[in-house]
Amino acid sequence: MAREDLLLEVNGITKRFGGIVAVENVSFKVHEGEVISIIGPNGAGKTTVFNMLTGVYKVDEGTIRFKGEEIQSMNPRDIVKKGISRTFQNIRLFSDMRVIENVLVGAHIKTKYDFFSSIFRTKKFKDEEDEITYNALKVLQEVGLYDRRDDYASNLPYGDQRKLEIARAIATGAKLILLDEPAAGMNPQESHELMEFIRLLKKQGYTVLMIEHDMSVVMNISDRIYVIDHGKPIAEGLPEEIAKNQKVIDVYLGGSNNAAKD
Ligand SMILES: Nc1ncnc2c1ncn2[C@@H]1O[C@H](COP(=O)(O)OP(=O)(O)OP(=O)(O)O)[C@@H](O)[C@H]1O
Repeated sequence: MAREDLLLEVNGITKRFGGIVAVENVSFKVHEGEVISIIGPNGAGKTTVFNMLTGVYKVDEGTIRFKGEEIQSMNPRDIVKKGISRTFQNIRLFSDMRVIENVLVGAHIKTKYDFFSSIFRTKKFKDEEDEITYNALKVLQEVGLYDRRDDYASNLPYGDQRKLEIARAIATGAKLILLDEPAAGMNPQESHELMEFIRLLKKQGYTVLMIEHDMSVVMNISDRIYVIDHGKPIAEGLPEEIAKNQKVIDVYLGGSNNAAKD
């Protein structure tokens, strides 16, 4: 029987690019409040999975259910509105905009006012804008960037820029946050702070699905881990199970996949 707190259920998704099968028959589940990691060597298909979850790529086969509803045919904007938001491998902030403005960009996906209201700045428009600004500031408070709200994004330290990206994802109202290599380019101190930050998100009720190469981050904060290699699922389990799984060790140690880098 399905657990009531099942948030995301991915069933047998496959994606082909011409002759390349980037992802083949991958299935996994995410429950509310979990931190789940997807790992695998370079080119394993992890980002392709994220692109299918967020509607950037259409699945060739399989289903993706979010809160019980099939979303694999929806467009990216509707998927964000349903409650799934993401960050990217390379930070994608508006660097010449202020911190608060970057968060507002995420928050605006929720606006309900029409074109007329925005042109004539009706009361409905102003009320909604006030509410959005209030919520954006609340998100900045949640992630610890409130005091830097008026700084330009480019002036933030690297770790805070990652946080700001996550803040923008949260400001959409999403409860499932997909993080694509959040620790990429971080030094050990920044990675440590990131782990604390992800634990904080979990405490605040967010669910996190993460692609990550930094094994100390993965092993320290994941509730469960899924491993894929050459597009196929090869293992799943608790961090301590994955750490001693022979198939996983072989893929990371022996592969022709540039795995040493990971
Ligand atoms: N748009 C695309 N067109 C053609 N091939 C693609 C496309 N996107 C991904 N691929 C291929 O699909 C495979 C999986 O790529 P993907 O980027 O999902 O791997 P990854 O696990 O995220 O890798 P990394 O850890 O290096 O980011 C690779 O062989 C890649 O070249």
